[in-house]
Amino acid sequence: MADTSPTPTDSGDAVIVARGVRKHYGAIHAVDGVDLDVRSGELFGLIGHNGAGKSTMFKMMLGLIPATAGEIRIDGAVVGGGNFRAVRRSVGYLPENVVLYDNLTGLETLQFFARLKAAPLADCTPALERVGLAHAAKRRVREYSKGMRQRLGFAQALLGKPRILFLDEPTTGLDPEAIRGFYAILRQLKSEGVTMVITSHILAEIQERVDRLAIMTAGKVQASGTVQALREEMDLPLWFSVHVASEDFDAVRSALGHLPVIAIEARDDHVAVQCRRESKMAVIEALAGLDGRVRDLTVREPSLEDVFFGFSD
Ligand SMILES: Nc1ncnc2c1ncn2[C@@H]1O[C@H](COP(=O)(O)OP(=O)(O)OP(=O)(O)O)[C@@H](O)[C@H]1O
Repeated sequence: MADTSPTPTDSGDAVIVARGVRKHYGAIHAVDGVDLDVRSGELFGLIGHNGAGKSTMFKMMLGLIPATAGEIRIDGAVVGGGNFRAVRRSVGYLPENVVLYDNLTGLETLQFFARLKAAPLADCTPALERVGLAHAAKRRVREYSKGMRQRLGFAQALLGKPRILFLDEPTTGLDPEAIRGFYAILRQLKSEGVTMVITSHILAEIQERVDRLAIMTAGKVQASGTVQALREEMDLPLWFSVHVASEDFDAVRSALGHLPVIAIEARDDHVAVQCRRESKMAVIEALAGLDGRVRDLTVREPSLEDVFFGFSD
């Protein structure tokens, strides 16, 4: 495997380590033998279809539900074990659906959560500021938009200044600008050394942003690593768009004729060439030999969505 992930016996500097984790609800194997390593300070993505087991995995990592089998360690402490209570204080969680009380203001909401978590009340205003809700601190949650509610949920996860954050579909309901702002906050947190695990169904959104990720299907991790490592492991073909004048289309075909390309298709203003990664540089060299007739060249790598369907289908 081209992955740089540690093997299941080499947890290295991982702060979250799962080994052989299962959660069975009768005949339903929600999580079915998961090994996972999340390294200190990384932004780690957990992706999968609905019902793949991501939220169940989160709940077990947080100690909210017990595993049927296997072991999870956070910062060295076994989840559910004697030392875990202290570690749990350094863990923040944004659940998929945060329960908010419409009659409370944003600030009162955070104060309520701070008391529940025994986090300092002094954290509330900075958390609201961090998520861009300081201006709405005194407005009742019933007046909040969907995006504002989502940000308030994120703010509660930041109470107590967690060193580890679990974010379950945190960008649901956010508009593109808010999504950008949200990831800017994650980058800041990352620069402060916070380790984050995030789930999302919007693969295009996370593919450029996570350090590594795991693909879950039917309770199992099918693959894990960087997006690039997964691309290489899947060995999906890539596409070139070769922009040339239409009278030069045949010149492109003959320049590539000796190479094992998968497809060459003439489109409106370019020639689309599909090839395996191992032929990529040979294609570029052959095109460079066309005496400047190539006006522009773009390469489309397989997207995370292509990789995801490759592993999960
Ligand atoms: N308390 C429960 N009792 C019985 N089955 C459950 C329970 N919780 C989860 N499941 C089942 O476990 C499987 C995994 O669910 P889970 O919520 O972990 O998936 P998910 O990957 O988070 O999905 P989504 O992307 O839709 O949030 C599903 O088949 C679900 O129906």
